[in-house]
Amino acid sequence: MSTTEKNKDIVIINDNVSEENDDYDDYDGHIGNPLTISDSSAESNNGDNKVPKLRSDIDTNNDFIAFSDSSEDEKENDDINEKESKDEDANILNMDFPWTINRDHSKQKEIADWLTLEIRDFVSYISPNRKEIELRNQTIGKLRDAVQHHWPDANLHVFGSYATDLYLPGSDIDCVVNSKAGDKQSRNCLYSLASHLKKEGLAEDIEIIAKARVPIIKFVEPLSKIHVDVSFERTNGLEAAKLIRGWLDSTNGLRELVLIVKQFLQARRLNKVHTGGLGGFSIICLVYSFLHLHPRILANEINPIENLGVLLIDFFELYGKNFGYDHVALSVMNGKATYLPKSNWKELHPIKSTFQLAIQDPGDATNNISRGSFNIRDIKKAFAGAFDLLTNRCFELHRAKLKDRQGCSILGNVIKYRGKARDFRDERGLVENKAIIENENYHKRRSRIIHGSDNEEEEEEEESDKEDDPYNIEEPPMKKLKRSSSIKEDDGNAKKKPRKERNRRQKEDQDDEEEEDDYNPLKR
Ligand SMILES: Nc1ncnc2c1ncn2[C@@H]1O[C@H](COP(=O)(O)OP(=O)(O)OP(=O)(O)O)[C@@H](O)[C@H]1O
Ligand SMILES: [Mg+2]
Repeated sequence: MSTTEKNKDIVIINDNVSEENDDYDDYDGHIGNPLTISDSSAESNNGDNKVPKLRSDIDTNNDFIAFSDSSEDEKENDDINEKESKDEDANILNMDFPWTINRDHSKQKEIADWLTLEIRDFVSYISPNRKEIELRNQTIGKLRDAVQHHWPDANLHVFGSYATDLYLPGSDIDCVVNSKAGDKQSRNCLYSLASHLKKEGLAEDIEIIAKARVPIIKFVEPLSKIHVDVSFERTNGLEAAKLIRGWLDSTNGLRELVLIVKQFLQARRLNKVHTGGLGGFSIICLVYSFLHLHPRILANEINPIENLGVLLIDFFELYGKNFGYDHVALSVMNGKATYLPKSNWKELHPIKSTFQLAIQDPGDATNNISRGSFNIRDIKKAFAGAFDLLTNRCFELHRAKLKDRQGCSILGNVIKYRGKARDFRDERGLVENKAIIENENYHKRRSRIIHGSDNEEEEEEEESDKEDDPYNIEEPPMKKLKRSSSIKEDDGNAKKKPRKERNRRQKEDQDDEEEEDDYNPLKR
């Protein structure tokens, strides 16, 4: 990798590497380097009960990828918390499984139910509260304003985990700048926007990755300390965000298991694509396909939300022990999850390594979204280790006396959370996520443009929309057709929407009727 320092605060990365270089991850812009993973064994808790608070017989298994000592994301979490801790006394946690605080499930008869309840506790523990959602909304509002001031024909949209509600406290915000002219992807434009954001005090630690397949700028927004990635002139992430929200609505348990797997991989530093890890998008597709192909869910024998514990163990067993990475790919096209023989996926060949995870991009059948995850060996090992740890822990607790179970954690054997203490307040139902609203508005407009309007009045409205609408990106008719047919949300296996989700969506629909325009914090 060649890194050229152009300016004290803005770093241009990969400046003289060929665009054809296959080692670039589409959405990460870095050249991958094999990861050196700490092999330290899973951490022990200090309890000296007969049933250890957090220990397993296979702690010393060197094949298992244990918790990493220092994860980048934990540092990111700490950064995010730094500002708040100046104002109020930061209550930094001194335990690894804080979702068990004041919650004891040791009396559950079925050990699997205990694990299910812990998973739900974990999810409510790491879900965002009002303040966090507002901070993210304000951050994207300020960035959008800055982009529009800099380029009046351009706008900034949000996709990725903030636009799908699948973010962990330290997750980045993925944005894309689209313009009427469609010309903002040049190296000069990237540099010009980065300088502008820096001048406006909206970006620090800036990296410009101009020569990747997907050129991006990466920076930290100084006030919120949130990491932001900005890509240019693309709509596929905006399509994917809508698709994933549809999946979340129709697939019980998807959000819970995705967040658990994300946190699991993050704690082992196996979540960054530029170091061969599994990115958020691949995790979502993996879990979606797992839930839709699970025999007991297909047979309607179990309700996923009531059986998260069993499902998590099954997930680790499938992708840690049984999955045929050599020959099988995953497809989630048109919402239908299938196992696809790699030999039938024309575009996958020639594939560099047969032992590689291959997941067909639901928005582009030729794209393998997990192409960059070259460290699949360690990911598989980590999943297999987690299966062993969880099942051993379940047996151990099953045999234990009730008094010895108290204060124990099952999930804590494989997941940890470090950072500032949180409050179990999932306030997504109380505060609008502006990225979701803006993305829904974007799609409404797109669908009016693609499918035409019902009446003349709407057509007139649409014409005037087009004039002011920086999202109005002309595409050849075939491409439009392909997109609308490839992004279908329902596969007939749809499960009932969780109640909370239904309420949230209803509220957003109401708001949307009131406000057809894009979110613009200045107008509010
Ligand atoms: N390999 C890829 N090919 C095509 N699109 C991708 C790829 N990787 C990411 N994307 C797009 O970028 C979006 C964000 O991806 P990312 O992997 O950062 O997931 P995320 O949900 O934002 O997770 P995280 O919270 O960990 O950042 C995806 O929803 C998808 O639209
Ligand atoms: Mg992201």
